[in-house]
Amino acid sequence: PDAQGGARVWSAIQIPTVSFSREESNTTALAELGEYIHKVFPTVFNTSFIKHEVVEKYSHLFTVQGSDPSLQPYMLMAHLDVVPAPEEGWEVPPFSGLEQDGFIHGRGTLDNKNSVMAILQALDLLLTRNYQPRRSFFIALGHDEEVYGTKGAQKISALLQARGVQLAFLVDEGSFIMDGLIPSLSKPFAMISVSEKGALDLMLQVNMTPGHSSAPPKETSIGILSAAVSRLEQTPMPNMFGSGTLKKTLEQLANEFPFPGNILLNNLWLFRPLVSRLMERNYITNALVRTTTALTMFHAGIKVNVIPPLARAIINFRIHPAQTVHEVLELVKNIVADDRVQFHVLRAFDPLPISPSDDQALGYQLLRQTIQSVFPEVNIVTPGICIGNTDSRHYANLTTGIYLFNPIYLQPQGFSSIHGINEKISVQAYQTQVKFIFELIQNADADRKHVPHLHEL
Ligand SMILES: CCCCCCCC/C=C\CCCCCCCC(=O)N[C@@H](CCSC)C(=O)O
Ligand SMILES: [Zn+2]
Ligand SMILES: [Zn+2]
Repeated sequence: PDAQGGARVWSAIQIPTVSFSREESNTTALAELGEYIHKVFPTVFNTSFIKHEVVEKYSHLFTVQGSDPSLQPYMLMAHLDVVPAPEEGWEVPPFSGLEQDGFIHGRGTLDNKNSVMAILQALDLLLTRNYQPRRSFFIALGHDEEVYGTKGAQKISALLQARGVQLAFLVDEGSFIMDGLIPSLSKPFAMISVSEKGALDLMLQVNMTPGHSSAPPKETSIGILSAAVSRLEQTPMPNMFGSGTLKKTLEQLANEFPFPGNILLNNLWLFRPLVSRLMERNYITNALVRTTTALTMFHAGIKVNVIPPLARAIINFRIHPAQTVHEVLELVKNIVADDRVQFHVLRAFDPLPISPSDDQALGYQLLRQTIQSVFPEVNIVTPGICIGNTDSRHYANLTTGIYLFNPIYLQPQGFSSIHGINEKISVQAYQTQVKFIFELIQNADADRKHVPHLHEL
């Protein structure tokens, strides 16, 4: 990649495209970022076989027309918005985009302006080498992924559906080259997520008669609600480990674990109950084996000497692929078991279906091939499940091949920086991401029967 690559990312990080809520986002910054990509990637915008459209004011859809209309198109995705970043705890201000010690710092460097910039830069590099793709593809840049994607991705998806588009596959954020995230597994491995968990945002509400705090009733709305949410926190959803993608992932990783992990994972028919308990011990692996319960918001009380009429809490569940929204809701009601607690579903969707990862799965195989070429040191490429949610679910009507993969090494510190503090990406990692997309686009054009000849960076 050219020397300007890093500088372009720093500037994009300086534009605070924050999504605060579904109702509130920094639209000035979103517009500015739109103008910025136009300015720094003029070739992408001025090429005759690329159509650019703005959707719902701030999202962007690029249609790159390939020379061979018989090939089914695919889609590369990223999002322009970021979560808020209060300055406390950051080594450098989160919207400074500073480069220090080979790292670009700031909100969005991993989630997900890296992908926005890397996709456009890779395409820009191909265009400057007079490359016209054979296979058409779309680039969809949503502007509200962090607040459900209903204005961006959902609208782009509807637009494409109305045009009769069906995609061979799509690639979005959501998974990485996992490096030290699993206890006792020191070797990095690439995980391509082939599904993502579902979600349920549930509001619990208790209404009681208000009154004077000098003569309190035996139970208040706050006490009743606290007991209910505490029961939910103390009663985890059932451990669903046993089949499906996770079992496949672990079997593929088995020989990478030192003794006794290798023995346990190679003999899951015998050690399944033990492995399933061990998975619960770590908060990341725990999220892989069950629907998680996170108490994220709590509101009650209006004055120190008033018994509050109303108490509300919001709980964010991430639903395991073996369960549905309906099943989780039933479990929750049984755990709370208190008629005074009312339930309001704010938002809910089931887990995504599992995308194919067999030898015939074009998207999966192209990613695998490109990983092996760009990261020859990575021995294992495995399908997995994404524990977070992405814009990709809005495109499930257009393709059965949804693949989540960021070609970046993710260490525990990087994992906690996503939506946390000190998010950063090394300049080298960003350049490798550009190289990965540069090769992926060319691999998608190659005759699948022959070894491709690639333009090299
Ligand atoms: C044996 C297998 C090991 C696998 C380890 C998995 C470790 C998980 C690593 C990374 C997951 C990061 C998830 C990033 C994608 C999240 C995107 C996101 O933030 N989405 C938002 C969407 C908001 S919609 C209200 C979210 O909250 O999920
Ligand atoms: Zn993201
Ligand atoms: Zn995010």
